[in-house]
Amino acid sequence: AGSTSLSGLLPPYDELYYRGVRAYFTKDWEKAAEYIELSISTREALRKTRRKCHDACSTAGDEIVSRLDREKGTSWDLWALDWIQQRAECIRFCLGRAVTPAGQLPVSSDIEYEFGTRNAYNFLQLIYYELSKPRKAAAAAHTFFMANPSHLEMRNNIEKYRRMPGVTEDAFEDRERELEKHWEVYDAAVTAESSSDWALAVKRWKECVNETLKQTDECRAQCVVASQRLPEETDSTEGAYEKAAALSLSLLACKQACVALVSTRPGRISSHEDFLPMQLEHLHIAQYKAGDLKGAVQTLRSLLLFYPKDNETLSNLQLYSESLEGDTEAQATGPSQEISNYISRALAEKKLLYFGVENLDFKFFDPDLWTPEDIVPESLRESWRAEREQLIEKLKEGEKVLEVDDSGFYAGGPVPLVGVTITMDDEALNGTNRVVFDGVLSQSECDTVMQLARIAASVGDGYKGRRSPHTPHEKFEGLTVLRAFKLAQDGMLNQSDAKLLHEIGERARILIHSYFRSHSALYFSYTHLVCRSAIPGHQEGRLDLSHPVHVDNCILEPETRQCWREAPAFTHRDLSAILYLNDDFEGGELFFTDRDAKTITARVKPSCGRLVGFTSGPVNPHGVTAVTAGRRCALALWFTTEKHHRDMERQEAEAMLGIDGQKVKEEKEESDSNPTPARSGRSQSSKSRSKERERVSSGRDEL
Ligand SMILES: O=C(O)CCC(=O)C(=O)O
Ligand SMILES: [Fe+3]
Repeated sequence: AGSTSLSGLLPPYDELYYRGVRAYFTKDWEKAAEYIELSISTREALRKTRRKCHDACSTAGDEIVSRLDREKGTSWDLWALDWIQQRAECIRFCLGRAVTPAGQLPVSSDIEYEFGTRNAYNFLQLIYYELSKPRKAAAAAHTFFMANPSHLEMRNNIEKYRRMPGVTEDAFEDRERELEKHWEVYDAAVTAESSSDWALAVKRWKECVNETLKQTDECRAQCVVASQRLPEETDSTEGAYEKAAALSLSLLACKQACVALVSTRPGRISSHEDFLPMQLEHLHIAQYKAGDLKGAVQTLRSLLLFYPKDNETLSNLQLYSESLEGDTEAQATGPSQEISNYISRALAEKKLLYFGVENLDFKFFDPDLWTPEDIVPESLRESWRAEREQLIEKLKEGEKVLEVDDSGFYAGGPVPLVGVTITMDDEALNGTNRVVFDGVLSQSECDTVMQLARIAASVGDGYKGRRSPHTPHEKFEGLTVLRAFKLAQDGMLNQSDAKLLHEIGERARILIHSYFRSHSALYFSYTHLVCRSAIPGHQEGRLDLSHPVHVDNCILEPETRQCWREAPAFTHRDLSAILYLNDDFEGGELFFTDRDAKTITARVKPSCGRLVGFTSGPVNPHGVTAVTAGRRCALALWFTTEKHHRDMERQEAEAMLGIDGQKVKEEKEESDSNPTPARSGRSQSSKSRSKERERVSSGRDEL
């Protein structure tokens, strides 16, 4: 109700959202509540409509298929096209009655970010507080907190709402619960298990499996009805069949991606790997402990569909079967029908997708670890194997010239982010443990961060107007995440822009962690946004570098080819990454050299969204050529595997805004105080914050 426009059709929900946010900043609380609620309900209505149309059209055109069965040998290609047309017509008719054309368009990724992090509810809790509707404020605060559990300010707000008259425990409902129910059940299952209540654990794990399957279907249905983005490389010279294949592959890839989406908790970036088989693992143990051997056998048989040769599963099956002595019927229990349908569907989809990867240049990131080898075409496996062998060869070769990287990392792991491609690998970069990715940032993200750097520099930062520590011909400005957040708190920067600076660092960490196959956790050691600008009039006949050749974690002695792991080098840095933001300057190329610090082995030209990664040790000496015109900005990141060397400043920044960073922080003790909520003060510093607890705050300033 209330989510339709005058025509009775769903309007675009991003427009409604931004209208609400604008009203919020003019303190028009009534309007702000109305529009933000409207955008939430419209988005939900759109999702439901898509689901409904998916279901309504799931058999459209099927009579053609059955006719095809009867009339063999006819032009079945026409029948196939007819079938597609029937579905298309059904969906168009179904959607067209419910959604305006603009409402069907894919909305920007910005708005999806807002909803993904549940930021709408952060606005709402404050709005309802201002409107003296504490029960609604409590629900909004709780909903936000579920996806942002380390948001300390929201936790305080919740405590304050709890003490308000009229607010009872049932006010704290998770308004987005419907699509995340499997997490609730999951947590309940884990709890039952940890208190050894096996009967309950069985019940909960079964619910969890069913709920996960249900949410997966829900997610997949959206793929069929929402418009698919064509893979970017699809070029106009391709024929009709190739285009159709590209489209059908992206539809399948969208469905497969649901595995990762459903196994990612709200507010998180990484998914639980092997989510379904992992649940079955828990389930059979609970069944066994609860004495349901027949159930345990069935679960193991389901599990074997994922991992048919898993020794542990096979020996458990043996054990359970023996315990069921004589009960041949129970021993012969097959896998659950749902799981077996799930597996055959997944296998069929993966087969098509891998065919596309092998023959049609399609890019597909398989979300599953269990995918059997024989689904992957021999030629692909062959090229993976060759890569591995090459790597081993290289390592051996490297040994000869003493260029072996003993860092424990080795390049070539998967690239876990959609849209990111490897532009240069070890071979192209002529070295060991080096990589260049493209597509890490969109142009608008680069623009936002460039703008952030400009404003930060103009309001005066530690580096303002400073000459570069590396050359007198350039200016050098640096900005850390914490400083950006503080500037945002003081109203100098947009908070969402400062958050973006934080978020893209996390993106880089995920890529680097995965690609360099780090077996331990990877922590931020230091991150800053650095701009180097040519000082006009000081460029004539320059022979120096913007950044002299160096190694990041040791002191290079080119004469002896030694690298000393000692201060002032940052010896605990393990992996280095630089995420570039622009290319409108002259010079400023990153280059790698041999240990002599002279022989250039590879060059990288910065551009928006390009990420260079390499191990920080002696195999990777590098420098930057002079920036002779314009301004070159990049986010420089260093990572460490040693937890105690992690960047505490970044954590302070995260705590300050309640951003969910890496799960290493210890929650701070909080002191209680009198609950008299008011709108968030703008200039709270993180230190005064712990004393200033009496306010209900949004932790945000602007969109
Ligand atoms: O900005 C770059 O491309 C490299 C910077 C660098 O190597 C460093 O800061 O250690
Ligand atoms: Fe460096």
